[in-house]
Amino acid sequence: MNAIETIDLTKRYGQRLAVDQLNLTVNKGEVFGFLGPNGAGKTTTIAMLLGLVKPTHGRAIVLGYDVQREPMLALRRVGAMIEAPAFYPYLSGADNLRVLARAGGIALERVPQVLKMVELSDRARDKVATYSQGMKQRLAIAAALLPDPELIMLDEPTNGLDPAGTVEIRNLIRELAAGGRTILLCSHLLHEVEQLCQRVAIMKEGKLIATGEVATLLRRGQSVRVRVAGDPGPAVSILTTLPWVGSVTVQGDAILIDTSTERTAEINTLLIKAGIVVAEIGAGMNSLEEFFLTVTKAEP
Ligand SMILES: Nc1ncnc2c1ncn2[C@@H]1O[C@H](COP(=O)(O)OP(=O)(O)OP(=O)(O)O)[C@@H](O)[C@H]1O
Repeated sequence: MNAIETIDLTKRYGQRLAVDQLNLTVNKGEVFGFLGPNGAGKTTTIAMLLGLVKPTHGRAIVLGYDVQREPMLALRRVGAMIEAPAFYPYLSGADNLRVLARAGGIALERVPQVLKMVELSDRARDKVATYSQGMKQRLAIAAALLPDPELIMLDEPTNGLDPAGTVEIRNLIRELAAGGRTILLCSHLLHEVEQLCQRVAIMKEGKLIATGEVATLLRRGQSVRVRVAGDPGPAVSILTTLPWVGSVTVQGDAILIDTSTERTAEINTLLIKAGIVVAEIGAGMNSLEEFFLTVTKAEP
């Protein structure tokens, strides 16, 4: 069973397709990066996964249950931090969590447990108004942990934090993942995603434009990237026939060739001989940031 599966998940707001036939799978126990430029449809997707927004079409399956049909079963082991944390400033961290636990029908003994997990036990009795931004974020993660979630959705969890606070949250995410939980991480910090996630999905204008293992998407040192003028089809046809080439993938306006970078000159010569105009050729992506920019800047 997957932690998350969406089947043609679609949300339309008037004329605007916020999410367009999204098919996404998140495996149990993985830290999955969910990326995309502003307005790509990530928040709308998460809202549909949490049953907060009704899909126009398609289905969202969470922990084996259809969110629309069986929301209580689908969401009972799901924790989420999707907005800037909002707590009662004049209540302590522990009291804020007690309020949330009562509202969610969760045993109050979870409160000290989750405070310990986010290392806030020492400050649990202090008013939230006295907390640093990093402590508030940790408290928000503690709130997400209250239902002892198998699946945690975190939207920009390190937003607004200083470097030390960022490292703390990152370590916390690692610990949660090591405990076997599934984490869906939305972040604009691509190096953060690269450090934490095994697989990623990239959305743009409501559509999924790339998905896969970070290591495979990047194929460090083992891929050649080519941009050709015009239709990439003829170049792809030539490249796929070469015995020393593995897969050939079109990513945005670039062609990513699974082969040693030592073949770069040879590929260049072959394409030019076939009358193809090579606009750019070089080693494959070196960072998720570079990959993200390449696939998201290309015209759909
Ligand atoms: N309630 C709404 N009514 C109308 N349009 C909406 C609504 N919510 C979102 N949209 C539109 O849907 C599209 C996707 O928005 P969404 O917030 O899901 O993107 P996002 O990927 O989360 O962006 P960001 O990174 O900025 O948070 C945007 O064009 C947005 O304007």
